[in-house]
Amino acid sequence: MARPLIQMALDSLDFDQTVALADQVAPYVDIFEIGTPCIKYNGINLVKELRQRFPDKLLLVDLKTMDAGEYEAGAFYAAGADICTVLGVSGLATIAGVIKAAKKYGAETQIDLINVDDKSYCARESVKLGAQIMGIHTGLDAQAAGHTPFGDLNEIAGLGLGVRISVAGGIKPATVQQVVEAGANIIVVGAAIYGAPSPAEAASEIRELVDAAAV
Ligand SMILES: O=C(CO)[C@H](O)[C@H](O)COP(=O)(O)O
Repeated sequence: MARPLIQMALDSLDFDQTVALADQVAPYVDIFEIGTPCIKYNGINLVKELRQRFPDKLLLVDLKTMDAGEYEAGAFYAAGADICTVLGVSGLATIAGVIKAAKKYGAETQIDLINVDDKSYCARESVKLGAQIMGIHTGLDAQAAGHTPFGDLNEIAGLGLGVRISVAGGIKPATVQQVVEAGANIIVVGAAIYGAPSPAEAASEIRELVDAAAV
């Protein structure tokens, strides 16, 4: 099995804390995600800062674009994003716009399937348009209501679409093996790392668990 990537969700609003957290966990993760509240609060300068500090990491900007796909995402790809997210619920025209912007910069597009009713249809159509990553995502509010991403992950992995699958939504050490075995290629972790007493130690533990589960 190819080594799954670990994505650190940087969900603080504070610019300096975000950079400091990225520094702490950098040895253990593959992708830095600038979370949606964080990018709304800090804007494109944070993309430029992380791009300059971490030239070897993948940088995902969690725009969750809902409209004006090409126009909105284009600026973030230009600033150094490797991946931008677009909401599946935005519709195929907006998704196509983000994919067009990504192609211009040799970058990638992730479809966030959060709150999409027919996830299989959305995933299939997005792949036809050229999306490279399907994002299975139980958001923070849905997590608080007791939901998990595992059922959706099994559904999308079962389609055999030939694209990478990212899973987010309260992933923690106890659930890493389950999501890797279910077919996730990108494991997104936020609170289980940034909420730990030592984020570096927590990230190191997740790295070990992901690598062990992928053998
Ligand atoms: O995109 C997000 C919220 O919309 C989060 O970044 C994602 O859910 C990962 O964080 P956590 O591991 O804390 O769930």
